[in-house]
Amino acid sequence: MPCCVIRSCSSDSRWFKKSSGITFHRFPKNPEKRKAWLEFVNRHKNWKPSQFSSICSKHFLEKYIDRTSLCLVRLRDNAIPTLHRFQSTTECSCSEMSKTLTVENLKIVSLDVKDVRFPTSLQADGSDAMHTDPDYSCAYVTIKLGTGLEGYGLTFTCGRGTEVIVAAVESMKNLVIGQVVTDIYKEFGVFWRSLTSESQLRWIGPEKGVTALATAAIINALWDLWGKLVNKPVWQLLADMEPEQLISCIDFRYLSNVITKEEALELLKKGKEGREERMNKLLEKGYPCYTTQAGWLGYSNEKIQQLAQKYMDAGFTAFKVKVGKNLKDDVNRLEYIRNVIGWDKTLMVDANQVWEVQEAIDWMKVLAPFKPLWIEEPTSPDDVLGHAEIAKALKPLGIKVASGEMCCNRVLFKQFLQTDAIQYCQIDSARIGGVNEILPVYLMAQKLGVKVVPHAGGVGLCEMVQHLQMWDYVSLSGTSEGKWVEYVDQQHEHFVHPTVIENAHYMAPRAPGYNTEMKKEALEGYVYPNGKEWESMFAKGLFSDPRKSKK
Ligand SMILES: C[C@H](O)[C@@H](O)[C@@H](O)[C@H](O)C(=O)O
Repeated sequence: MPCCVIRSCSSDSRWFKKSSGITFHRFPKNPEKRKAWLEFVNRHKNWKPSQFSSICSKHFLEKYIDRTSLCLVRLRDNAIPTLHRFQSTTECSCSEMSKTLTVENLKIVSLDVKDVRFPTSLQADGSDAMHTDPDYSCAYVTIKLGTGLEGYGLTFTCGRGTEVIVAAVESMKNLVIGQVVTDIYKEFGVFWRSLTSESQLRWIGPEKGVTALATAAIINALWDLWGKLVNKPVWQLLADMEPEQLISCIDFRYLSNVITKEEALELLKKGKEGREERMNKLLEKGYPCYTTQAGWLGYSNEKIQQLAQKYMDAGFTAFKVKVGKNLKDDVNRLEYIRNVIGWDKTLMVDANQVWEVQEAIDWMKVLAPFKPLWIEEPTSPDDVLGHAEIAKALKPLGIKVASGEMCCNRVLFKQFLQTDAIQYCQIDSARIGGVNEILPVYLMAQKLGVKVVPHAGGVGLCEMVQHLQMWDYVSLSGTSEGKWVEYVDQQHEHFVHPTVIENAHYMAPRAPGYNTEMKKEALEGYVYPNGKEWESMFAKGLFSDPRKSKK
């Protein structure tokens, strides 16, 4: 199965249907012609084409292509490739790609990672029963190509520990630097596995915890870069892919008892029906969201009431509230919020893993009169059977179970979905190993009929995850009925292309990439612990300076 040997071209016979008109042509045997082809390919001097090496028809003028035979497209004898040496016609139209690209400048020349923290604990923004004082933070990765083009990716953290992710990214650097990005994108699933299954590094995972978070930051940066190279927002890049190409981004290892590549391919092909209409609707109306901004646990009831009103006025119809610390307080809080939003709006509650299984059931029975749609993370994020037990017990009360923001990988997601342990699947754009590992979770959820309602309570999570849900809407599940993307109104001002919300809908991003680039001033201010803002907060005594406490 050939793929085109031109380095900036993504043509691969596995991704293109015959009807696409793209054909693949082997190197001529005639030494002179062969030399002309090799000059065009412009690989290093020892590179030799194998008997299967091919160049695709996109690189030949039409006059060189002989389409007279009904079953075979041939090249004419004098055919020499001359077109699009540095550009793939199906995908690359941005100014970056029209610069003269060589293998050298498509290489990844550097990978930088920063520890960026915001002092959200000062206002209890983002607080819940388990994470009582989070400082919204991230490990922020910048991947640079020889052209100078940069891709940005991040993984969300709560403050302390970000330095550990930074160290893990540093340990993975050598697996990334020096790679030619277009080679990565040709077999992205294979590259993904090379990061997550490195023979020594995998021991400290495997595929979970710190290494998975570090993988997510790197992978997210590569998707941002890909979007920029082809001049598309990531949701559209995904939505425009042929099913075969999308499948090539996925590592299906350990999933075949629930979904095979062939089944995934069928789902994606089916998902294409009605795609244009949905794309137009998305561009016009956006994708619905709910907000958690009125419901952080550290907020007073007055603040909750005031914020709930603010978001009601902005058109929100679904609200999530934190619970789980004290039952009496929870009853009080839910009363407050129902008073503002009324009973026709949707209410969700989230315990962030604080309960034992039976405790979750008992607690939720008391909160049931407030008609919550779901209880989120009632118990340990690893306890599949515990969630299933809770779901079964709460079903007669009309309360569903949601989880996923701390689900460690696709295999655990598989079990949650297989056992009906969750009725709402909360993928997180930075928790499992980035886009490539999230795609099969969407596919499994689609096959098993479970709604995906992404988690986004953290830095940059709204920016990224909107793309995935929009792709799902346009090209997989085809519906947003009864689904939302979470929206929290924090730290957006630090992004070059922040999310845009209108009438409680995420508007489809238009900028190329994954919306992950942070503003220069944000990095100058909040890189930890040397950023200007941090220096000033240490000086005011708001936080203790870790550099001093180490002495
Ligand atoms: C510490 C964080 O804010 C969490 O509370 C947050 O991600 C939350 O679980 C959510 O669902 O948004």
